[in-house]
Amino acid sequence: MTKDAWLVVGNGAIGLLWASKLRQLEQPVTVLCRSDVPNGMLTVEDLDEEGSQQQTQYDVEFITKEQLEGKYTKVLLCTKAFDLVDAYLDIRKHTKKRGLIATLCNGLGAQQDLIPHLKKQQNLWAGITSEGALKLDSNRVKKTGNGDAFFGLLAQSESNLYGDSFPYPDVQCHNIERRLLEKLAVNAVINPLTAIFSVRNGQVLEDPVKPIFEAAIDELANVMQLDSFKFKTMVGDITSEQLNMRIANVARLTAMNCSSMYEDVRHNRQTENEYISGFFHREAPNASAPLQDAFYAALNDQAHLEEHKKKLLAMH
Ligand SMILES: NC(=O)C1=CN([C@@H]2O[C@H](COP(=O)(O)OP(=O)(O)OC[C@H]3O[C@@H](n4cnc5c(N)ncnc54)[C@H](OP(=O)(O)O)[C@@H]3O)[C@@H](O)[C@H]2O)C=CC1
Ligand SMILES: CC(C)(CO)C(=O)C(=O)O
Repeated sequence: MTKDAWLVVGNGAIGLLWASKLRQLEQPVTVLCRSDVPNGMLTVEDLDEEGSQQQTQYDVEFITKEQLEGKYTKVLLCTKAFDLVDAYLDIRKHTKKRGLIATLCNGLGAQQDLIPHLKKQQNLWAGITSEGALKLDSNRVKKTGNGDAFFGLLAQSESNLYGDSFPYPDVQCHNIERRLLEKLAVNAVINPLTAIFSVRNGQVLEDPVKPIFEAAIDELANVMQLDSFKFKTMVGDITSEQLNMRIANVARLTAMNCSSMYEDVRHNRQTENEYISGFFHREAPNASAPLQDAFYAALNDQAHLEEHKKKLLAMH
């Protein structure tokens, strides 16, 4: 049986937020939950045009893996990077062979790891978002920051049901690898700094974190311009000033948000370090990213975060 509903995998902050966005388009939405499966409607807290808090409810279906049936043509995977491949494998037999699979996760690496597991005619749409969202409950999310979202084709088959059109308005782009790398740079600066210094996103623009924030941006712009950086052709034209404007803008727009990495550290959960600073730790040529190396080491050694913090402050 073919299922026309979107299957959103993961009732985390982004899964719930995107379930509501898809539902706003009058599309039926099923949300697959790994653990706590809610009974009620999906509730989204947001500010209205006057800046007052408002709550909107959406009728989406929440299910467990055991309740999955039929084959979905449109799947949106909203897990953390380290869960992406397993989440797809969990639902693979419930996906249409010519359907589309979309991802919305930070970091780089997991999306590419997914490609060999796809059915031959499935298209992979990689997505990114700079919106901020906080999960309040298994069916309740608060929008904590405005931002944009983009989806682009990372793997394409000619006989896919949706061809090269993404069935959500105004998010499609043709240079998704560049967007993923730009977003990776945003996350490689904001996320580790907020997590290591226990601050909200906006505070990376204030002392004592600001000098490290600026040095981290200069470092990334420099890495992107190195001839020996594998991805230079995609992002080598981005200047340090442009990167600074972009990252500072995200920090301002999501100023009150705790980044997803800070949330993970606070709740003793696995972080996406491997797919964020870990990416530069592996890919930046000849130790050209000492700050990313230091962030990577700090987040892999959370028992000694205070010492790592002092070392970073002493360096800048
Ligand atoms: N929150 C934010 O403001 C932003 C987040 N992002 C990125 O978006 C991605 C998602 O983030 P976020 O929503 O915050 O993360 P969360 O940890 O809140 O949500 C991830 C969800 O995926 C679920 N999950 C994992 N594996 C499976 C599976 N096999 N089947 C079903 N569900 C599964 C988890 O289930 P369980 O509850 O059991 O752990 C969890 O509910 C991340 O890459 C994040 O970095 C990007 C921009 C902003
Ligand atoms: C855009 C930002 C920084 C929003 O908090 C994010 O992507 C995250 O928290 O992972």
